Amino acid sequence: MGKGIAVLVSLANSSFGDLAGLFAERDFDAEEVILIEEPLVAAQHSHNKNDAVVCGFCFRYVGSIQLQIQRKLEAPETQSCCCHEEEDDEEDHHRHGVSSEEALVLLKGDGFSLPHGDKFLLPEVVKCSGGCSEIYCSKSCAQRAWHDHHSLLCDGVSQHRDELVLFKEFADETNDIFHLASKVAFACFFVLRLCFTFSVQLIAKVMLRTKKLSESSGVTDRNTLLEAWKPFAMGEKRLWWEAVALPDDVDPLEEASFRSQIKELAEASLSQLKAALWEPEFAPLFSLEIYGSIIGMFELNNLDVVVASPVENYFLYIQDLEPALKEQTEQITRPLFEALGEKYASFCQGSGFFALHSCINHSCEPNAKAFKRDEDINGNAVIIATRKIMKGEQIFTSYIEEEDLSYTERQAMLSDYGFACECTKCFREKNQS
Ligand SMILES: C[S@@+](CC[C@H](N)C(=O)[O-])C[C@H]1O[C@@H](n2cnc3c(N)ncnc32)[C@H](O)[C@@H]1O
Repeated sequence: MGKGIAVLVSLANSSFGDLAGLFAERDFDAEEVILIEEPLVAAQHSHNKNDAVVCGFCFRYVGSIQLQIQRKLEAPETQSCCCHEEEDDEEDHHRHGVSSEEALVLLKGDGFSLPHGDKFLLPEVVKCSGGCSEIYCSKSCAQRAWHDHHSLLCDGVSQHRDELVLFKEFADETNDIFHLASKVAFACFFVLRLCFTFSVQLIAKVMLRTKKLSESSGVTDRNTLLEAWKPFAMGEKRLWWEAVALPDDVDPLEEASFRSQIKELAEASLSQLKAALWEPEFAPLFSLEIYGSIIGMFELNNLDVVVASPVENYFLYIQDLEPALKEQTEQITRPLFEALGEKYASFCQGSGFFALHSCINHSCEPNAKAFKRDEDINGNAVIIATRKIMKGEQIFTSYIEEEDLSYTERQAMLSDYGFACECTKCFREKNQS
């Protein structure tokens, strides 16, 4: 880290025609970090909010381990991502021995203090200054969220609160991708704030792929607004209802009807977004064409945002204590652990759009991969080299679990991403077959 510009986005020389690719600007050793990138926009999955109480901007866990456990225990069973949703309370109680209600009484009891909680301190919760339920890990995250998009998406201050709530509920019920789209609508003002660990000069290079973007930020005239929209809109220019892969359970004969339903969903979401956020100067941004391209771009380029759970680490720590101390500690923590069941290990999950990461092409013999180290405790994407990479080489990750798959199986999986693979391995194997 800290060795200067490490990667460069180039439109030329990518193996795939005039598409963009990411290239090493210096040599990298195996396991070395190539890139740490903050998302341009990201959102925690709505169903995950009780599993992980995180900063609404950087996705770092906040509060305390006690608060995190409490929220998991308070969550309705169906909201948890990793529990058996079908089990009724009684069966669940029987399985774990202690019910969530019993564990909550213990946790909220006077003077209760979680043993060894001080080894897992988390940043204090900073509430949204607009008075909504959004929380942050610091004032600076709160301010950045406010300036990026939240000043317009905060239902504490919005003049169209009811419409905004309807838009958000619709996104929760149908597709989280609409939350991202609404953030884009306002993040476009601040697109030039792209942060990147190695060098801010990269911003200019990222903008290469958007052809030409005004270098000024904060200007709110209509043309600048449209310019600022481009980094998102030009990521991958396919309309959502055309780009989305046909689900396995949809009969290919029903494809047209499936795609028109997806389009209707986008239209419904857009009309709610307009109702909630209408300002005359935003009008150009609210065409179905642009909205569809933005969501389509997310569909094709979204990356999972994943942050490991400190609650899981806490219980692993207890597990590893020396026997006498462990026994003493578990007198207190065992009921909590039993009541949590599998939820003890559920972690923060969301999705986001990463400008540089979205330029990385796929290879069935990749030289890099996404990898979170212990110190990566927020929603940034981290890419590490899986072998030595020489300066000038293109950086490739694999979009699929390709290792044990045949050429044909790999093509079938990649068709969900909308392309036939032209990597060197596929080129070799195609010619052999
Ligand atoms: C996430 S983008 C990568 C950046 C892309 N090259 C660009 O110019 O925006 C994924 C797209 O790149 C192209 N692509 C990536 N890997 C490829 C591969 N192995 N073979 C053919 N096309 C590939 C496909 O068009 C795919 O939809």
